[in-house]
Amino acid sequence: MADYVELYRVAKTYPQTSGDVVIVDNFNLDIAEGEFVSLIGHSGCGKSTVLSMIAGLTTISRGQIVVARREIDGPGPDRGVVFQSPCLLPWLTAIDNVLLGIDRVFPHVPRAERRAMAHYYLELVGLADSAKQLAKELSQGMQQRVGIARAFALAPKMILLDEPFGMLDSLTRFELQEVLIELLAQTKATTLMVTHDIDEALFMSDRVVMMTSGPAATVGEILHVPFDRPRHRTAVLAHPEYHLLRHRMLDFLEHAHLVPTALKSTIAEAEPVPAIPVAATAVVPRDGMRVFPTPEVPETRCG
Ligand SMILES: Nc1ncnc2c1ncn2[C@@H]1O[C@H](COP(=O)(O)OP(=O)(O)OP(=O)(O)O)[C@@H](O)[C@H]1O
Repeated sequence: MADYVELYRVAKTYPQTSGDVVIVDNFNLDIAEGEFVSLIGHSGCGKSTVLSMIAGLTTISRGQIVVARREIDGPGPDRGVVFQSPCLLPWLTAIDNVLLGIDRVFPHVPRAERRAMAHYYLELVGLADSAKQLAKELSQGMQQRVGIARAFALAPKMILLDEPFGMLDSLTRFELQEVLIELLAQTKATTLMVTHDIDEALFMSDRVVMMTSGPAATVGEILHVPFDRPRHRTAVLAHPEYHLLRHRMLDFLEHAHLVPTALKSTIAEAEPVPAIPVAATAVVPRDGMRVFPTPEVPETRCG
């Protein structure tokens, strides 16, 4: 399958009084169309920074990020983002929170149709009966369902998930993982998820990208997850390779901080990555895909 996202020697530095701090460096990664990739690594290594750069919410310092054959120059409705905290407007209902994005991206669609779209996505995440409840009255899990509905309602080709279930209890987390898998099976959206949870990464992903620890964090190792889809939790847990993969990830994370900077550049230099050819003209949309103008989104993040 064709690559949907390409990161070529991406770096992020932040200026400090003592000089630039290199957070991420020489970060190379391709994500195929429809693929689910998880990003895992120690706290503070730069996972959210990578996700935020692909979302276009954080500028890159060096390198190139290409999405759907076009170099990105900011956020857009083609990339939906779900943060750990959904940041809903508490005084609005669930449906009005979902409508906020829909109204902005599809202003030409009749109001009744926009409402029907919002309701449809709330139904998909299991909140049809709570559509008219105020966001502040919803549980944390329900709020996150609204956040997921809000992201999918814009029909993005890519979903970026930044620890989407990090604030939830295990049962709600399992439920929402299933909801997400179902939505992705329907929409075929390409997905990048930042997580700290090894089991979540193995259950949901096609590949797991393990990052080295910072500063100058990069891709350390990539694990291919061989389980068939649709996946069932019990079958995945019973798979003969499950514990081997889990052990491999634990082993990597245990030693991630030991990867010295000199070795990191060796990892990055070992396989030279060819520069990404970017489409010179506008990309022709895939069959049936509607093209909408990119709305302006402020450079901010929450969660
Ligand atoms: N605006 C900023 N200015 C300076 N440093 C920043 C800024 N944003 C993030 N950082 C630093 O970049 C590093 C990586 O942060 P990031 O949030 O990407 O890590 P992470 O791996 O997602 O962490 P966690 O797993 O704890 O969420 C951290 O050391 C953080 O302090």
